[in-house]
Amino acid sequence: MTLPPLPDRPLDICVYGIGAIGGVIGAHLTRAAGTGDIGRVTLVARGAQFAALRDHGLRLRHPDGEVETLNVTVTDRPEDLPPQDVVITALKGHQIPPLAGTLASLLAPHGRILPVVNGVPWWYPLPDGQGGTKGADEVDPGGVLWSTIGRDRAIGTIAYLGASTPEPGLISYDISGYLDLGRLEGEDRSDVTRIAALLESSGWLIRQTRPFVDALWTKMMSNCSLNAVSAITRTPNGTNLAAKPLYDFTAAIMEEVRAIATAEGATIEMSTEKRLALALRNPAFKTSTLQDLEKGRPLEIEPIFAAAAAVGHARGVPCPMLDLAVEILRHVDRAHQSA
Ligand SMILES: NC(=O)C1=CN([C@@H]2O[C@H](COP(=O)(O)OP(=O)(O)OC[C@H]3O[C@@H](n4cnc5c(N)ncnc54)[C@H](OP(=O)(O)O)[C@@H]3O)[C@@H](O)[C@H]2O)C=CC1
Ligand SMILES: CC(C)(CO)C(=O)C(=O)O
Repeated sequence: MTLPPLPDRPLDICVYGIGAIGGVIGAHLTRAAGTGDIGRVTLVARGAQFAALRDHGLRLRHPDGEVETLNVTVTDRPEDLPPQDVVITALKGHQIPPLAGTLASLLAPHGRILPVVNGVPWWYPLPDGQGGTKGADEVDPGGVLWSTIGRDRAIGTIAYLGASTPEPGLISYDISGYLDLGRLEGEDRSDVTRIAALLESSGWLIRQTRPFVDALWTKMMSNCSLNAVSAITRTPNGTNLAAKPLYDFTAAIMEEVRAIATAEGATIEMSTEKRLALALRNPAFKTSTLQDLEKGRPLEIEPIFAAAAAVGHARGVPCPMLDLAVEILRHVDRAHQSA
C-alpha cells in the first residue's frame, strides 16, 4: 500500500449519508468532536433529512428509548467541504457508485474511506480472470469506485447493530451493537488501529476481527438470509422464524452462504441455529431491506444478495435457495417500483 500516512493531528471526519446507520455514527462522532484524535465532524445529508438536521438538530433515540438532541454540522453541498482525513459512507450499496467522483474529491490525498455497507463491499477483491483482481460487478458496475477512489483507501467496516429513521431528524438506534473494522490479511493495519481507537473514544464498541473476511462473511450470512426473507414476506424476523418453512428457508440460505464463505477462505464460527436464536431476541425488528421496501425505496438486491450469489457461482458453490431469493426479490422490487 502506497498511501501517505494519516496526519499527526486530530482527524477531520465526514459522515456521508445520514440515514439509520450514518445517523447513529454521526451522532456519536459529533458528541466527541474536538476531543482527543477527533477533529471537525461534518455530516452530509440531503432533502428533508438535511433540512430537519439543520433546523432542529439530530435526535438520537437510544436503545433504552431515551431521546438525545445534538446540534450537528451538516451540509447538503459536499463539494464545498475542505478535504477530509476520513470519510465514512453510510449509504446503500447502490447509492455509492454514482458518488465516486464526489467521494474521491472529498478525500485528502492521505484520506481514508470507511464504507459501512451490507453485502459484498466495493473494495473486496475478486479474481478478474486475468491473474489480477477486481470488484464485484453487482456492487461496482464498470469498476468506477475501484478506479476512482482505489481500494487501498478503503478500510472494511461492518455494522453489527440495528437502526431506523422513523421521521426526518429522528434516528432510532434500535439494537445496540458494534462496528467491526479491518483490512485483508497482509495489508497494513496501522490506519485501522488508529481509526478504531478514534471511534472507540466516541463511545463505540469496536471489534477488529481477524481475519477480517470472517467478519465480512459472518455478516453476509445474516443479511442474505434474514433480510431477504423479511423483504419477501414483508414481516419482521420474529414472525418469519415462527413459521417452520420460513425458518428452514432462512437457515438454508445461511448454510449456502457459509459454503460460499468457506470457498472464499473465511470461517463463520457462529452456527445457523445460534444466529437464528439471536435474531429472535428482537422479533419485531425490521431488517434494513424491509425498511426500504416499506418506504418505497429500491432494495439493495445487487450489492447484497446477487453479489453473494455471484461469488458462489464463480467459486462453483451451489446456492439454489439464495438464487431463488434473488429472483423473488427482483420481482418484488420491480413490482414495487412500478406501483
Ligand atoms: N439499518 C440497519 O439496521 C442496518 C443497515 N446496514 C447497512 O448500512 C448501509 C446504510 O443503511 P441505512 O443506514 O439503513 O440506510 P438509510 O437509507 O437509512 O440511509 C442512507 C442515507 O443516505 C442518504 N443518501 C443517499 N444518497 C445520498 C446522496 N447522494 N447525498 C446525500 N445523502 C444521500 C439517504 O438519503 P435519502 O433518504 O434521501 O435516500 C439516507 O438518508 C446499508 O448498506 C445497509 O444495508 C447495516 C447494518 C444494519
Ligand atoms: C440488523 C441486521 C443484521 C438484520 O439482518 C442488518 O444488518 C440489517 O437489517 O440490514
